[in-house]
Amino acid sequence: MALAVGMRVLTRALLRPWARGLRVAPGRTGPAAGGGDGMRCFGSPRVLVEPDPAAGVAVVKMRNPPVNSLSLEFLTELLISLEKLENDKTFHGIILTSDCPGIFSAGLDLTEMCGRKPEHYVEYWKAVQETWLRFYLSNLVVIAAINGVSPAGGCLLSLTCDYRVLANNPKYTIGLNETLLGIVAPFWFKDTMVNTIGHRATERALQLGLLFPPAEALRVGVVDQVVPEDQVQSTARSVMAQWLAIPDHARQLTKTLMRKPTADRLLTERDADIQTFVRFICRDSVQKSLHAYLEKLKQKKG
Ligand SMILES: CC/C=C\CCC/C=C/C(=O)SCCNC(=O)CCNC(=O)[C@H](O)C(C)(C)COP(=O)(O)OP(=O)(O)OC[C@H]1O[C@@H](n2cnc3c(N)ncnc32)[C@H](O)[C@@H]1OP(=O)(O)O
Repeated sequence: MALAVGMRVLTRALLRPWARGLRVAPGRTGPAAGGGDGMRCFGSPRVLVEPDPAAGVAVVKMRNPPVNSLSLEFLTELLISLEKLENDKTFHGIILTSDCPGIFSAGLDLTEMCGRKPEHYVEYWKAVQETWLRFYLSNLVVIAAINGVSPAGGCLLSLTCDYRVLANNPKYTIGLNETLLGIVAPFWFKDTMVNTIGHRATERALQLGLLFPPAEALRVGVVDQVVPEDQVQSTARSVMAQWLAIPDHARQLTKTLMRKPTADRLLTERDADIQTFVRFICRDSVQKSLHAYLEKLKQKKG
C-alpha cells in the first residue's frame, strides 16, 4: 500500500515536466468503447484507450508509428493512461496491444540513446524505469495481445503483463536481443525474463540475443499462448474474463507477493542503475554500435 502511494507520488513528480503540452485525443465512441452506455474512447496522441465499462476492461492501443518505439513522450503518455485507468474504479483489467500493423513495439527508441547529452539519458532512463515499475506492479490485470514483432524493450513491456497472447505469424519474433546491438540488458530486464522463463533459458536467450518465433516463444515460455492472428484480441478478452473471475484482492496481493522482491531490487538501486546506464551509453564504442545499428535499419530500405 505504502509502496503504491509512494510510486504514485513519484510518478506525478517525474511526469510533470514531460507531460507539459500533451494533448488529449478527442473522444469518440466506438464498438469497442462499450458504446451502449456512452463511454468514449480517450487517450492521447500516441495511446488510444478503448473502454468497455460493462466488462471492467480497457483496450490500450499503442500508436506511435512507424514502429511504436518507446520514446520519452510515448512512455509518458503510456504512464498517464495507465494511471488514469488505475484511478478509475470502473476498470479491473487492461489489454495492451498495438495499433501499428505488424509491430507490437520495436523497443526503446534508439534515437533517445544516441548523440544526446547525459542529462537527456538520465531523464529517458527514469522514464524507462518508471514504466517498468508501474506496469510490473499494476494492481490491474494486464494482458498483452501481441500483434506484431516485439524485440528488446517491446518484449520487456509484454513481460510486465500478467499473460501474453502472441499472433501466430513467423515474422512476429519476440525476445531480448540487446547483445545484437552491442548493448547489455540491465539486471531488471534480465530478472523479469528469469521470472518468466527461468535462469538457464534466460542465460542462453540473453547472451545470444535470441528473437523467438511464435512456436519457440511458446515452447520456452516467453508467451503463454499462440493463436491465429485474427483471434488475438478475442483470446485476450476470454483470458481476461478468467482472470477477472478471481477475487480481486486475493489476486492483487498474490501478484505483489510474486513481483515485489524483483521490483524492490530496482527501487533500492534506482539511482545507481541510472548512473550505470548513462556511463554505459556515453561510451564511444556503445554510441558507435548504436549509430551503426540505426544506419543498418535505415539502409535496409534502400
Ligand atoms: C547498462 C544498460 C545499457 C543499455 C540498455 C539498453 C536496453 C535497450 C533496449 C532496447 O529496446 S534497444 C532497441 C532494440 N530494438 C530493435 O532492435 C528493433 C529495431 N528495429 C527493427 O528491427 C525493425 O525496425 C522492426 C521493428 C522489425 C520493423 O521493421 P520494418 O521493416 O517494419 O521497419 P523499419 O526497420 O524500416 O523501421 C521504420 C523506421 O523506424 C526506425 N526504427 C526502427 N526501430 C527503431 C527503434 N527501436 N528506435 C528508433 N527508431 C527505430 C527505423 O530506423 C526506420 O526509420 P526511418 O523511416 O527513418 O528509416
